Amino acid sequence: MDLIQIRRELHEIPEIGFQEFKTQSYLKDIIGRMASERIELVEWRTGLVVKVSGSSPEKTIGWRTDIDGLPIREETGLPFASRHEGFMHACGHDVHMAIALGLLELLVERPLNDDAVIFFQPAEEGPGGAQPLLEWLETERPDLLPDELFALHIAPELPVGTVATKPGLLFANTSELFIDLHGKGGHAAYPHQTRDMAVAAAALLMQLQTVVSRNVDPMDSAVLTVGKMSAGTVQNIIAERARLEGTIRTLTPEAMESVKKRVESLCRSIEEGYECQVSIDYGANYRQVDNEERLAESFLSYAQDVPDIQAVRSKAAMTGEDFGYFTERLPALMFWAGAGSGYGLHHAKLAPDERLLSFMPEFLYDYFKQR
Ligand SMILES: CC(=O)N[C@@H](CCC[C@H](N)C(=O)O)C(=O)O
Repeated sequence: MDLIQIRRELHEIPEIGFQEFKTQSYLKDIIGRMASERIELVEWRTGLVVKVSGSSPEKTIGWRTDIDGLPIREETGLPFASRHEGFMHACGHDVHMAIALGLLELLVERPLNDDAVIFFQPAEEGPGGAQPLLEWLETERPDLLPDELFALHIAPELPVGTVATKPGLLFANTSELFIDLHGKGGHAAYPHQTRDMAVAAAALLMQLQTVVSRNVDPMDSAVLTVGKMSAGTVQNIIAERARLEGTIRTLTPEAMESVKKRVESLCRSIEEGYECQVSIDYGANYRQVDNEERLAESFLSYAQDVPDIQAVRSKAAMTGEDFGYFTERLPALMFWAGAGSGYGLHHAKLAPDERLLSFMPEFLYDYFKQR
């Protein structure tokens, strides 16, 4: 299989969470070409679960890839840039899928003793596919639940050949944050007869900046980012509505609860001070990614002996991943895989180094084989 071509074809058709129809059909087509009695292919919503029977199984080893793209307008200028205007694989899930397909092909050609299962999971960027997938597995197909589960995420800031992870907390708890403000709009020339939601939203945005700096223990850590702000309709009408869209990141579930309480209290004070209604929607919430100690240590010690691989003990990051639902439920491990790019995750010019595809499936296969 030409994984570079596959990655590029997937790159051209990014789709957001639970809309991955073309992606699912593309993946089914590629997997269909691996025709083997060992494969069981199951559709789950817009994702797929593929089981490969081992030769004398004692356990099931799992691999998970995410499959969704982001609502970002691509600016790479690459010949295989997104054909879906306004959407892009800007988080590397195209690379993740190509690696998973490469691994699957190896598992089919050279079966392990153990069974293997690969999850092509939708909606990692939102609203979250891992939690409903787990619920479905537990209720409908417990036989497809692995005994241990692995996943990677590309790391553009690390050189190709680097694998980086740590025992315990790797990624943060996350909560999306959508705040809607509603007041009395009106003519731009009569502000005294209105309640301006552009001004109220601006005040709230500034007050939100104090949550991390003034309310979170300095020895702990958190992030509150508002990535999008919108208000009003035209230049000479005072805005009746405004909206802030953001995300909260914390290192513990308790810190998440206390940040949310503070956000709610600031919103109430805006309601009172600006005589308006403010509503909060927390959207998707992800559990922290907590790597199982034993898996993390065994992975790092295995990787450090593999030629051309640099195994690095990484720090925790404020990124989020719904893989955290898996780490909460099963012994599981996520690691960063260097993909050296001048632009980071979620950037319109992200261009991961495709050399990663030339060795990662084999590296994973060899790792699985000795487990
Ligand atoms: C690896 C990565 O970049 N993950 C995303 C997950 C997004 C979760 C959710 N939509 C949110 O914004 O809270 C990230 O932004 O860290």
